[in-house]
Amino acid sequence: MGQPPINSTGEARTIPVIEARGVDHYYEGQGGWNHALSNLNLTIPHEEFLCIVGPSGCGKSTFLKIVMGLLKPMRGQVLLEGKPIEGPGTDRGVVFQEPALFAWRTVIENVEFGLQMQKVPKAEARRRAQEVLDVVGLGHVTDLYPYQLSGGMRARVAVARAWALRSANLLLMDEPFAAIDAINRMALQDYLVDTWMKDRRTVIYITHDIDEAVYLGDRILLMRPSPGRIGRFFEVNAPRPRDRSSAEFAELKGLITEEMHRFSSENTSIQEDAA
Ligand SMILES: Nc1ncnc2c1ncn2[C@@H]1O[C@H](COP(=O)(O)OP(=O)(O)OP(=O)(O)O)[C@@H](O)[C@H]1O
Repeated sequence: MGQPPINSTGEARTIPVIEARGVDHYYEGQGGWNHALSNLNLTIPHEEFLCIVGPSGCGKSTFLKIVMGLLKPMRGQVLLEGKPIEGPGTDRGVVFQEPALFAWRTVIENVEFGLQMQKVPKAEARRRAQEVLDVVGLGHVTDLYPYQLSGGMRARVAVARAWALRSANLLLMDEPFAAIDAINRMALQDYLVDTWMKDRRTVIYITHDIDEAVYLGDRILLMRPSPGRIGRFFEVNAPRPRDRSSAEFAELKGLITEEMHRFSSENTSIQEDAA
């Protein structure tokens, strides 16, 4: 066991980054209320890379929107570093499937944007942006515009932009590489692992790809649908970078896939699983 993470003032960080307590959320639809999240209880410690997987519609994005501060749950609450989430903030970095880059800004200017918003001095912002772009392998294309990049390169710029924000101790990623072909996606996952190893932050990463979850996560939350709720947690203890061809990797992948199929096909009886 390592030492507990230490914050900038030298104190042990005992308050979790995220603590969700009894979170329920419903959406109003044509046929009545849709129970998107039911009694979600979840604690995410500092520096954890948590992947969330689960059948379509099990509430993954709803949970992430609550953590982003875009949605208020109807019941329960989510605490960020011990405080209720009141709205979006620069303490959270966000990466979506469609990287929303500014077309009129170069790669490095895109990465600098958030830093400029935070009034980081120009030279410092440039240095920081260059440093993160180097880690994601884009240090040589800093002056290109988004239209000159491949989809995979744009995804890397989006990751770099979120990572460059030092104020963001928590990174929220909703299928950031889903639109990328399998080979390039693996390369992107390696860049993400390198970035995370260099500068460990807490990450909540939503994916449909179980291989990706096992490759990236410290812990995997498999959610259950109808209503969306905690299904089962899986710990991934293998050191990084992980060997996708190992027996352990295949075994865990198989186990999660099997469980996910079971959850997808089961009836919709409400059964709360303990975390
Ligand atoms: N704005 C909305 N209005 C009405 N219903 C919604 C809204 N957003 C989500 N839902 C419904 O809530 C449930 C959970 O949706 P959510 O997007 O959180 O699931 P998900 O697990 O992220 O799904 P996917 O894997 O398909 O992205 C689904 O049944 C969805 O149809």
